[in-house]
Amino acid sequence: MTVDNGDNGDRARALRLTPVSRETQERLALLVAELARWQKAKNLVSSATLADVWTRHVADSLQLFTLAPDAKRWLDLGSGGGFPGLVLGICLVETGGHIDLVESNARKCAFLRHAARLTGAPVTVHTARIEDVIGEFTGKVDVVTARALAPLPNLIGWCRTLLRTGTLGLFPKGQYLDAELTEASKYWNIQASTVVSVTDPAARILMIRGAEQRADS
Ligand SMILES: C[S@@+](CC[C@H](N)C(=O)[O-])C[C@H]1O[C@@H](n2cnc3c(N)ncnc32)[C@H](O)[C@@H]1O
Repeated sequence: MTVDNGDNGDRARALRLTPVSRETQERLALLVAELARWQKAKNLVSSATLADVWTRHVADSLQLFTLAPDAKRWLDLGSGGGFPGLVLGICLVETGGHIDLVESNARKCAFLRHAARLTGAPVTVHTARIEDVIGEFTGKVDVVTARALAPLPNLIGWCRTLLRTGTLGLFPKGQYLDAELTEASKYWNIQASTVVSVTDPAARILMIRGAEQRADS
């Protein structure tokens, strides 16, 4: 299984930032090639980001796996074109884990299922709205992720039962994280830490280990 994506150094840069095995690289290359093929008709990610898809999307997703490498049961919300969910699924091939992806857009779900089959990633795709299915995952996932989905107060609202019952939240966030944390803290007591993104020094990943609704909110 060898795929030459003919990229411009972006792939090498991404793999320096977030090294993975040769087999995982090859599965990721399959995903990138398929994304480029489907993008023309289905507009899965912003076309402006395709030139550096390996750093902007692949490495950005891989770094989440390095924060919880032993976790086996993952859930990604609002998976879109597969970031981070499909990339995490590809990592889980080697560790024997599984990831559920929740995405309301049927066209994107068709791509997610196709790419999961092609790469052999242990992925289940749910064509659904998060608020309708999130309750099914209580006690069943070690980590929940969501990238570019919603402001923090909404994310915590959706994930509150998971975050109260031991699931780790990993949420990549941009320059407005501090303002989002201030706003969310009006309603939630949050146990959280941050790590700087390896792909963008201005971005951080918020790691939430617990969140309880404030009595005065
Ligand atoms: C901006 S995109 C981000 C996609 C991907 N996570 C990424 O970072 O590239 C947000 C995605 O979340 C999905 N979405 C938004 N609200 C949702 C909801 N309530 N339930 C399920 N999917 C939702 C949208 O269809 C869209 O594909």
